Amino acid sequence: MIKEREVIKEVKRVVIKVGTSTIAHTGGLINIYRMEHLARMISDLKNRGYEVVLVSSGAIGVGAQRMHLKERPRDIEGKQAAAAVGQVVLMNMYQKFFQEYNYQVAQILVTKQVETDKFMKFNAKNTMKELLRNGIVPIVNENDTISTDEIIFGDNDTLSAVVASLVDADLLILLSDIDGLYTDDPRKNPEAKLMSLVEKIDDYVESIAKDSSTKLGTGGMITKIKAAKYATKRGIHVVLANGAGNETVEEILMGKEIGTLFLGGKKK
Ligand SMILES: Nc1ncnc2c1ncn2[C@@H]1O[C@H](COP(=O)(O)OP(=O)(O)O)[C@@H](O)[C@H]1O
Ligand SMILES: N[C@@H](CCC(=O)OP(=O)(O)O)C(=O)O
Repeated sequence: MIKEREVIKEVKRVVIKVGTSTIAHTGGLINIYRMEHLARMISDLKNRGYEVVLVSSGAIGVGAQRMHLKERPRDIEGKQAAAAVGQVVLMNMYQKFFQEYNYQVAQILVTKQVETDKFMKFNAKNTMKELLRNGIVPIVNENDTISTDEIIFGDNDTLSAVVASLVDADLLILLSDIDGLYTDDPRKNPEAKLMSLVEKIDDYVESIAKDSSTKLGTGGMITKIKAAKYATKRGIHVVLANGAGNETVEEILMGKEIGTLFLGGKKK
């Protein structure tokens, strides 16, 4: 094991963020195998003593499919309506899968105000910690129906970093459709190389992070780097990895060199 990964062995509280592309197929239908596996894997992590918060995207993509829309809506009302439909579908599936392993889920929908408004921050933090104390799995998403203008995160990467900070997580795992941070978007540049460790998010790291080149994702690598910067500044380690592998999270927690590790600074 490379020495930088040893910090992962101390981890107790983990926030796992799954992108739309991890839990849904291209057209927006749920990827049942992935979602079922996610529930099974998180349930086993809980049995092993980890505390886990799941941040799940997918409401808009899944909702758009349920509404028989030809593509993911671009206008605000369209996204909001699709999210309202899709969120129910997601939670219904999560509830079903977690129940198989005797775990109860809770839905937490937030806006950017959990970061900026001290009362909302206080309430969100207390609720999530109380749920964790009770062995429940909080599943967080943005409240897309009411989130516009200055109260919107707009992407769940940033939201997951804020959630990780609210619950004092030790580690944030961002599961995406790519193996980690590359020196350039590997979908466009076949020469791009995977970076296994980022000790500091500097101008170079920010310059190689590009937008999403898939139809499902929001923000691409740009928002993941922003999220990693937010979390690492607060002493939270971040691992970005591919959500398609079955043992990915377990291997990350064992300290294996999977994906990209962004080392957290000193806890504040
Ligand atoms: N430097 C980079 N390294 C890896 N992926 C990159 C990079 N720059 C841009 N990307 C793109 O970011 C995408 C992941 O972001 P996104 O589509 O928003 O996924 P998610 O739905 O998991 O949030 C990758 O599929 C890739 O095309
Ligand atoms: N709140 C939105 C998530 C937006 C988002 O960040 O999506 P993704 O890039 O797939 O993580 C939804 O549930 O569709």
